[in-house]
Amino acid sequence: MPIVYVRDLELIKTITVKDFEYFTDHRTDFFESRESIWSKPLVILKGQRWRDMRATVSPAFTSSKMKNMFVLVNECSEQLLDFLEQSYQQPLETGYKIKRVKELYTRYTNDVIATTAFGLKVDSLKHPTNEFYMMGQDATSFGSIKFLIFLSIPKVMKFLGINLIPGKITQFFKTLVLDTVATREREGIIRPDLLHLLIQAKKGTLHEEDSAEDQKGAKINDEDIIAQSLQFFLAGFDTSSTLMSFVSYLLAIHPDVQTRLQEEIDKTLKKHDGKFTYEMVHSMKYLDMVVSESKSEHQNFPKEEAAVETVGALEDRYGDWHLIVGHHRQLKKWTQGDETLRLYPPGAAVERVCVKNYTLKSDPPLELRPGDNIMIPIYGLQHDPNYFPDPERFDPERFSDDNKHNINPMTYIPFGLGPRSCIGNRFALMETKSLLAHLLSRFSVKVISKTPVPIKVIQKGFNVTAEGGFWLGLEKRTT
Ligand code: HEM
Repeated sequence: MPIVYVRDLELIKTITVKDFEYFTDHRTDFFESRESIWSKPLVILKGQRWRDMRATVSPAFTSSKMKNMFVLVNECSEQLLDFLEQSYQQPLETGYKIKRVKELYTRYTNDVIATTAFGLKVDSLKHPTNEFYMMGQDATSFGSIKFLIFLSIPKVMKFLGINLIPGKITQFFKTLVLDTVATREREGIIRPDLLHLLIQAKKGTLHEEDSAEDQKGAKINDEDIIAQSLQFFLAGFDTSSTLMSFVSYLLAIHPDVQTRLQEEIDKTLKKHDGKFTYEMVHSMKYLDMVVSESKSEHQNFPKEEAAVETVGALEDRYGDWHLIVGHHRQLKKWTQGDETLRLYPPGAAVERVCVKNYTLKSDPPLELRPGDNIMIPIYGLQHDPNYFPDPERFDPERFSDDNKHNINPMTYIPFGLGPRSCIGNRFALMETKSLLAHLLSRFSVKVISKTPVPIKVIQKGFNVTAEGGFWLGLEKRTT
């Protein structure tokens, strides 16, 4: 199957933003299944059905909703710290606890998604074989070969009735969501989580921030709720734990950066009376530069790069299509960034499917037909020395206030770009920051003999990871 690989920045912008209406869809045929639920997740939906669903669920991911949810995420961070403190009672000879941190973080992100998307409190560190965790593992532990088979012959697999995600797992999550939704509706339970927001969307009462207007997008039913919860789980837990693992690795091999970050955490924690709050975690600038978004807006967005013009063009095309608002904000904040996601984006590439005949103004021009596939190389762009000098060097200063205006926003795209970009980016950054603030306030991550330096990045399943796993030591801080 031919795939057009685009690396020209103007063409990427044209495809993902300016002429987005010709490239609205993701390629998702490998997910095709006889199970109706798998035709409903946002990431799979196409055309107008995608627009409606995106409009419906977008209000669940605004900053104020994240702020409400922080309390649940924080509980999981505390659980993880308790577990580490206890398991540290008998340190090994080296004085470090040696950990496969990816597994540690996967258990953490699993617990976060269990509590926020399924309304279920689990502690996968204390109870390592709990059913929710084991089911999640089975759902996502397909290797590259299985994934490749589904990518290559999706229709044959559908015909044979073989699903990428086994039926018993889908059934488990279905029952879980249906039971929880029924209990909440019967007993009027309100919890600050994604599931509650989806239940609101079902009733048509999920609004944008500070808006009493009718819900945008379509009303949804129980099956849609199951599909979205499942998708938040699948899209969110491995990507986020991959990010956490790479940050930890980078901090371990750059102790100077780790010390500076710990100083910032200590100082901020003191200022907030030793409490980890949403405001505390999101007020740390250096943490932003190391791991997550920078809140300050790009001061000198070049006119010809035309954030405004682009939004104008979208407005012309879609009228009051609500996404423009979110997108406009995104364009203005486009240079938000951090060094770990640049060096090690969990998703190596992003794809689009052409939905209407289109002439790509490449040299020579290329005629595209509906169904043609396009790939945009996230990893390649973020490692291109033309855009990031000395690209293999870990340097959070690239994203400092003084330097970030030098970054072309089209070259830093770990969450994809345009109206179809990752809906969960705020969520991912919030849980990652919460985890790091807790962890580094009491522990330091250390290189041990098992830590591969340099790391070898490989693709496994949907995401990139490190060959041989992420082995690191954890040393208890004395101050
Ligand atoms: C570090 C963590 C994460 C990374 C790097 C990441 C990256 C991405 C990327 C590259 C895309 C495709 C965007 C495009 O086509 O332009 C995407 C889509 C998506 N992500 Fe994430 N993601 C992360 C975490 C999450 C989390 C925590 C959630 C949910 C709670 C989530 C939910 C989604 C959904 C639903 C889509 C599909 C959006 C649509 O098709 O409209 N992601 N993500």
